[in-house]
Amino acid sequence: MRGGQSLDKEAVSGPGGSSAEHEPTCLEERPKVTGPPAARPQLSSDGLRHAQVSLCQTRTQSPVCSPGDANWTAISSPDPMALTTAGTQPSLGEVAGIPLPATTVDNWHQIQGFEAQPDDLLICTYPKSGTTWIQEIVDLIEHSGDVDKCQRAAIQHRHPFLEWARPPQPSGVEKARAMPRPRVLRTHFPAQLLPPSFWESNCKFLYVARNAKDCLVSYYHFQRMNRTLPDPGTWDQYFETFISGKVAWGSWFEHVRGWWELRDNVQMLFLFYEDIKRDPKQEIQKVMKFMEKNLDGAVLDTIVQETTFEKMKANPMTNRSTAPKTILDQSISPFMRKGIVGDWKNHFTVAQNERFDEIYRQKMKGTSINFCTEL
Ligand SMILES: Nc1ncnc2c1ncn2[C@@H]1O[C@H](COP(=O)(O)OS(=O)(=O)O)[C@@H](OP(=O)(O)O)[C@H]1O
Repeated sequence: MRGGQSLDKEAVSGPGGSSAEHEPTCLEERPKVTGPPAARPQLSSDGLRHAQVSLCQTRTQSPVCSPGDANWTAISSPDPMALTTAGTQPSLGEVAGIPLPATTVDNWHQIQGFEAQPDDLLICTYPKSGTTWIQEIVDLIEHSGDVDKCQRAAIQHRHPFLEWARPPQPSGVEKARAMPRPRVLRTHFPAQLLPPSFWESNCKFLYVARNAKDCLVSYYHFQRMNRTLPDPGTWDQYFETFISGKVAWGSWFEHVRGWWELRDNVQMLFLFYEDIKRDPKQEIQKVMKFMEKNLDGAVLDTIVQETTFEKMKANPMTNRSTAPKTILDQSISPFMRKGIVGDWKNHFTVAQNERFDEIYRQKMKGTSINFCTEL
């Protein structure tokens, strides 16, 4: 608890209530070319003609930089450690108004030109929503519960991260291209920034959403320990940064709304972190069905057991302990931090909670999505 009165279970109820019912929204008829009709017009097929791509510094640096500036050179450095070893703050760039890691912006042409294949499965999440968790679940399903096969590599290397670009390492796009099909890929992009080939190829999307308050808390601690993202500042400062959407991958509200509103127009399974926490077996069964995998009850039980928070926290292939300290400093905050629903109550003041609820009501007005913020 910081900066004021803490919140207890009785005193506060979060926006939305139970996640048990997720009412469908009224959607227009499915268009011939599958894709996000509301989102696509913003970007052309090369993703750039209408998109404004720019780099800007955050926090400790001067407010703006451009490809010609010294900071741009630093961002494009072939040494991925250069940013931290030089003591320079990592920066965010921007595409179509969405803040993104500068290295992603730098690689925008390659990312937008990515050729999705019809049998690709794309895991889509806002940061800190359970990406690693669903990746492990998907990997175990794909490998029919074979735990040893899922030890083949650290989780961040098993499913290429589309927007990853840290030369001289291969980019996410290059890793995906080199991967045998069918591929499982992942992204944090909001729907409108996805390479167009995903819509054109009618790929499968597995979206996991987590309630905004716990996302904020998790993201705050992640930015404290992740040396590739800007320093979050104090809790109070970060609270403002998050609600104004000035974090990498942009506004939680727009991200979740954008993907939610598409869910009936494309092949999408939309899951909630809180539902997986409450009834992992049921949610894993949904993923199995979506992946068209028919596994028996014993395998399903194995997958449930192998993907508990405790198991994944102890597993070096899922707990990010293989990432160098210069990237993720887990002595500041572990990657597998708490893995619970409702930790926001240990962070939000009463005033922050009231303000957040009001902002939530405004920004999520008209959407049918329901989140649960405590179990
Ligand atoms: N198995 C399992 N059960 C419950 N919770 C889990 C699990 N695995 C990861 N987590 C929690 O998910 C949070 C990290 O989210 P992401 O994996 O999306 O992070 S990232 O965006 O890929 O960096 C982070 O949440 P917090 O603990 O609240 O910070 C992780 O602890």
